[in-house]
Amino acid sequence: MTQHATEANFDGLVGPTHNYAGLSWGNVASKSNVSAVSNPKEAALQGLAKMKALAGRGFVQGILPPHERPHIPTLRKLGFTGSDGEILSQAAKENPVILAAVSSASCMWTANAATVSPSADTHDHRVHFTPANLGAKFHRSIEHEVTGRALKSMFSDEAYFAHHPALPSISQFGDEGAANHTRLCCAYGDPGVELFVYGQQAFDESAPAPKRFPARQTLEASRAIARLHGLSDARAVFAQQNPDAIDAGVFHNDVIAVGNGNVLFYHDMAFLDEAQVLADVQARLKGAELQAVKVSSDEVPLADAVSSYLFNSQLLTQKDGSMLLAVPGECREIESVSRYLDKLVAQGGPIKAVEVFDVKQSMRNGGGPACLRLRVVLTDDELKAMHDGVLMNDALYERLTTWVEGHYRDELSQDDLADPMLLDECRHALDELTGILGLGSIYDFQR
Ligand SMILES: N=C(N)NCCC[C@H](NC(=O)CCC(=O)O)C(=O)O
Repeated sequence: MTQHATEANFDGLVGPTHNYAGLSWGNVASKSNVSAVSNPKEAALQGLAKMKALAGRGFVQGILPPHERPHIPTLRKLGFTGSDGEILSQAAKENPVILAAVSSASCMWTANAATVSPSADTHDHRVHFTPANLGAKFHRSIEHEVTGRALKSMFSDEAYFAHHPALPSISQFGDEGAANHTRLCCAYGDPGVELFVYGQQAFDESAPAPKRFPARQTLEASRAIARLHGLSDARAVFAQQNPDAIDAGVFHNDVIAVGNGNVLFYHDMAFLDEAQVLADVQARLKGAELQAVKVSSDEVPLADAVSSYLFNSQLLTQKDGSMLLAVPGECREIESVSRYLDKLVAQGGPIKAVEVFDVKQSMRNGGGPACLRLRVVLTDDELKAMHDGVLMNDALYERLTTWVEGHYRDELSQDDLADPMLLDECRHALDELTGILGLGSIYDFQR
């Protein structure tokens, strides 16, 4: 029998080493802001303000903690030796890109943290989690272990939650998590349709693929996740992203499409075979008609979609059943997009309201509102069974704001990453954070 369920959003709390290192080839914003001076404090406060605003509107809002950075255990694995300070200075001298990679605060983009299948879809009726291996980028490939620990700590009851390790970290099984996975459904508690969007087939060299930029997600990875989560054919659809869009800077599907409930909001360049995607989803969406809200290239050119991050918006169901689109501020700075948003609300479709969020610090690294959150659909019992210390409310917001104000710098350059004081500051801050959130010892330096 269908149980009542809610969509909870878990935002990545921006870590104290947020910086611009130009690490993501294929992600236009990351490359164009390389070496800019970042403001970690402002970044974290922008993220917290978004979480507070959405919690205040009645959405279930949670937090995923930042990881330990710079990550000394990874530097040791790469042959750097000595004290932590010596390791940092050796790495800075020999290969500053490696130091930048192990210092990235990239786990803030929790849409890439994991793929999550709600219990209504899975064979054993538990919520299934698989942290993404993020093997396409070195700085992101070191996230999945701690992500897995955090998720296990938050969703620990095995009667309700099942955790899988990340897929093998090899390009053929490149997995970018929920950024390439959208769930469509009637009510959240009903069995839904999980749409896995991949960039490339790894084991078929003749299949279509992007030519300029890498496809980070493979069909082989998507299928493996569906098998692990026990999704039947009736619950899963696999579709290829348009390779031309990847070559234009759409490095994840969530930069060109977002779905919620029975609504799929997407650009006409999103899919290689759009008609097939819509037919496959509709065929599995029992009891609901798929509402396709398609944006044409004439109205919003692909380049504007990429620079505004129109589709990297959160599409949220409000209390009255209507939908809210939470967009980044850049959408109001680009004329075609701003005009389109006004039309979207005026035309009377399922999306009734637009709310703008300032997440500029994250946007400069290619992360919009939707990148910053991981969606977890939970029944009432599952919500009760999870660790509630990570759920946002006014008191936690105040506590975390004070914590950020007390521990974060307001300027960080690439040279600062070798500062041993930064490492100390981060460990000190994170040690306090696991206490605030009640998460236990999830970091290597605490073990
Ligand atoms: N679309 C989603 N869901 N997520 C966006 C991730 C942005 C991230 N940027 C970075 O990792 C840049 C880091 C730097 O260059 O310093 C990435 O490319 O993986």
